[in-house]
Amino acid sequence: MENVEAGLVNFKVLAKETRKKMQAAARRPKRPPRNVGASRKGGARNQAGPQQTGAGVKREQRAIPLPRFARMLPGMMVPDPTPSAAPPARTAPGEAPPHRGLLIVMTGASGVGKGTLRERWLAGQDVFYSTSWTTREARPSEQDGVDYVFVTPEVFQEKVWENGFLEHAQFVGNHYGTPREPIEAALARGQDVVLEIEVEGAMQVKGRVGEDAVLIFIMPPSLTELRRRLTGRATETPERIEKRLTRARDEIMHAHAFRYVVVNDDLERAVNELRAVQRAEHARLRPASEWTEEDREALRLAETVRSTALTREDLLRVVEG
Ligand SMILES: Nc1nc2c(ncn2[C@@H]2O[C@H](COP(=O)(O)OP(=O)(O)O)[C@@H](O)[C@H]2O)c(=O)[nH]1
Ligand SMILES: Nc1ncnc2c1ncn2[C@@H]1O[C@H](COP(=O)(O)OP(=O)(O)O)[C@@H](O)[C@H]1O
Repeated sequence: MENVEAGLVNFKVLAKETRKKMQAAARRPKRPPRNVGASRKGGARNQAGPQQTGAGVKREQRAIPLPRFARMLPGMMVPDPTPSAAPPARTAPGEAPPHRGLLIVMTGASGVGKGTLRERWLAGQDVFYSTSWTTREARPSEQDGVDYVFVTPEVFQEKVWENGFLEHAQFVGNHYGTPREPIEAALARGQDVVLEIEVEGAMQVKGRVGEDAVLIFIMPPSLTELRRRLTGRATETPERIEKRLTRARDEIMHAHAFRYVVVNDDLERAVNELRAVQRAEHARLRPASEWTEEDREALRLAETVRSTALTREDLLRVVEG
């Protein structure tokens, strides 16, 4: 219990420090524009590079300004929209514009199974999966520009100065960030966008986008099981696993900050719940008179995984289990 309380305080300090850094960055004079990727191997390719969708389809992204989304991000420095750079239209001239896609944020502790769930959930769907930037070393199985855009701390910082991230956070010694522009382009095309990010970054998205973002926390059955998964995945040293577990305690105690909590004990059940949440959130954007029986079923299932269904005691059982 004491550990949990101490963890909560640490997390708040962490979040406060990031907020301060962001405010300081916002006050700092803007740097002259530069080709930020030029200083690293493959950087230029990655910035305009392919983005992976859930269906495994690669799609070229165009860098465009963010007129509408920008208005949803109070307090952020956003470049002026240029009328000439409209997002690519999916509709013919004269047709009604497509609905904006949903911004879905999947968060939760490292090793809880976010990547595993996301692959199954999004398989075959035309969804835009946001490829993050990170300063961490690539693992042997990872591909630059696909799993992450791997950059140096200097290149990452340049992107922060340019206000190029929707959110960014430090996680166990490395920086991670969601590039802003490809997301706005995908939403404007009417595609759902999925972010798979840690809790502090998810809170930043919530703070900026509010109710327009669908926030889903993935919960491990217990910390013991989380340790087993991290150890079984064999991507981290024992020391780094311990750091991730310490962070996981804090993250789990923040689960109520998110609209939904999906427990990843049984993969199939968890994937069904994620599909239900996505369907239910789409249904909510339409009048009830248009809902199908499948929509109603999804709405019922989604209701059962609302974070409000969990008590603080439930969370304590997970971190102490
Ligand atoms: N805030 C934020 N977190 C991210 C981003 N990309 C990945 N993460 C999270 O950073 C944490 C560490 O990621 P990683 O080193 O790849 O470890 P893994 O997720 O355990 O494989 C995970 O919780 C990721 O979900 C991002 O763009 N922003
Ligand atoms: N429901 C589950 N039951 C058992 N193992 C799981 C489950 N979900 C994921 N895993 C395993 O846990 C490990 C971590 O999963 P991963 O998707 O890499 O997590 P994250 O992306 O959250 O860091 C992987 O080895 C994965 O196969």
